[in-house]
Amino acid sequence: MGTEVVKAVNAADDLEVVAMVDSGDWLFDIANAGAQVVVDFTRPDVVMDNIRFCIDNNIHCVVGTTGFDEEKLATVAQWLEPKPDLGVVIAPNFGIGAVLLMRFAQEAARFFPSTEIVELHHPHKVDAPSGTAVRTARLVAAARRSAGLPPSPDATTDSLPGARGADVEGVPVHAVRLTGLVAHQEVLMGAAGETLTIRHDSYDRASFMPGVLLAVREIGRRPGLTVGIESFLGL
Ligand SMILES: NC(=O)C1=CN([C@@H]2O[C@H](COP(=O)(O)OP(=O)(O)OC[C@H]3O[C@@H](n4cnc5c(N)ncnc54)[C@H](OP(=O)(O)O)[C@@H]3O)[C@@H](O)[C@H]2O)C=CC1
Ligand SMILES: O=C(O)C1=N[C@H](C(=O)O)C[C@H](O)C1
Repeated sequence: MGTEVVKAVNAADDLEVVAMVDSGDWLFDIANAGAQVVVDFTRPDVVMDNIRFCIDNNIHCVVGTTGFDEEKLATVAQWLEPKPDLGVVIAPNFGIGAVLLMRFAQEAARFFPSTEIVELHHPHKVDAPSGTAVRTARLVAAARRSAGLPPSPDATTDSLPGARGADVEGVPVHAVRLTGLVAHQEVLMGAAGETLTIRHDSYDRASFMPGVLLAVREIGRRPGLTVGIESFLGL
């Protein structure tokens, strides 16, 4: 993703790459280069340190790295409190289609007693389930709660552990890792006699770039913590 972001920024007339940092590199290279915005696609176990560094050095952050729970998000929001002009956006998916999939799933959830999520990715993915699947499940679960839906009626028992997927706030999430895939997700919803399937496919990492560039351009005007790029898209 880092390579793809550098390509996209280099191709944009109004943006400039001033530093590139990989594991083992010195983070101060970013501050010394005068970076205004850092884009982080690294690893869940290092991203918090990177964000802390950027906030301490007054650099806005666009974060695509996954692995954020409510506690980590609250920590970032707290770090930002003494810096009222600084912005951090943390988005589990910068693909416009994936953002829309999440919104459509959230809208549809209250009409269906059953929802399950299947995410499918390339075999080198470091985390499972994907950040997008976890966020989708949480949005669906929240929509179900606000609509007063009871827990889904589907069997949760499995004869082999894991067969029914991971339980994210009552929504089963299944992760497929397969050579040939990039990033894909299906949300399956069921009611008596009908199903609705919402699917998104990223066939190329270029799919994430319009969202990343939008966030880079926008973050200077969005102080505080923003989760997801929905608001940048006017959703
Ligand atoms: N939000 C979105 O739209 C998307 C999010 N992602 C997420 O982005 C993350 C990265 O994905 P991907 O690019 O495929 O993963 P890769 O493993 O291909 O790349 C991660 C890179 O981060 C580097 N890195 C590791 N630690 C540090 C550090 N401390 N400082 C700087 N660089 C570091 C790694 O270097 P080295 O190899 O030397 O360790 C590697 O080059 C994942 O969490 C993934 O889920 C991915 C696609 C889209
Ligand atoms: O690692 C990936 O590839 C991706 N990660 C993000 C996630 O975990 O949701 C976004 C997209 O699915 C690609």
